[in-house]
Amino acid sequence: MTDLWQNAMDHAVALARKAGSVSVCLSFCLFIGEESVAAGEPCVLTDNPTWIVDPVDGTTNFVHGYPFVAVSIGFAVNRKLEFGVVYSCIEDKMYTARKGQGAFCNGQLLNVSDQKEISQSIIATEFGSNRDTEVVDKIFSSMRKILCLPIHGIRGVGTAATNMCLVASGCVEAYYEIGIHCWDIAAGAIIVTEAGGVLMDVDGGPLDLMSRRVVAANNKIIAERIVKEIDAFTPLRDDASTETED
Ligand SMILES: O=P(O)(O)O[C@H]1[C@H](O)[C@@H](O)[C@H](O)[C@@H](O)[C@@H]1O
Ligand SMILES: [Mg+2]
Repeated sequence: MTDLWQNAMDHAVALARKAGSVSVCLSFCLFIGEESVAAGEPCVLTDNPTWIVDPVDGTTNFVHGYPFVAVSIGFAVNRKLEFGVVYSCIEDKMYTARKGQGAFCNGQLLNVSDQKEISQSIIATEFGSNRDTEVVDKIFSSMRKILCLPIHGIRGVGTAATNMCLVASGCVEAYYEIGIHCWDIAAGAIIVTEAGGVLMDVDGGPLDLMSRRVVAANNKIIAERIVKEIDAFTPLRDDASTETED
């Protein structure tokens, strides 16, 4: 019998290696990756061309055999995303977006939902991995307030990258989370905007890739409505220990 998980892992490894080898060819490129940062490499976004990579987004899912796992590869120049690729391995869905050229899933053009009524919307979010009771209370409080607006429902597939692709596909109106990292959302961010969606911080300001807070939505009306209900908190920034002057 085919080993589904081995296939998924082989895909993830092949994609990550490919990104790595291109990065080596283009030696001026910098690299931010979940594993490299865990190994002590810097996590700093400069104006230099930079790969922002999560080889396995949905690690807990992967460990438990919960079938949503993605490879997430973003590429930024001058701190702006140029392209993003999210491969949802088990679903065999390849999401791609190049700045100014639209977003696609397996070659099909993506468009966000045109829903403007929060009461008719599905919102994606996650419980996250922080088990600090104050943080958990804020997460539950935000979910409770959003659910009781009311909305149609709350969903979450356990990977930020895939949740963002679901916004881009029009399956959910919005996704928000506090506590994610830049490698979880970089590729998904450009996929959402190229599908016609919007990005912002959980306080309604501009998205800051390093702040570990994100709202991705089909439009500003839905995004701003959610923002009003979120009990925001401020995790330690991704670039906290590596901030530079530029
Ligand atoms: O699976 P990873 O790469 O660790 O990222 C997930 C994170 O661990 C979870 O806490 C979040 O809720 C997910 O949205 C991330 O995708
Ligand atoms: Mg991740």
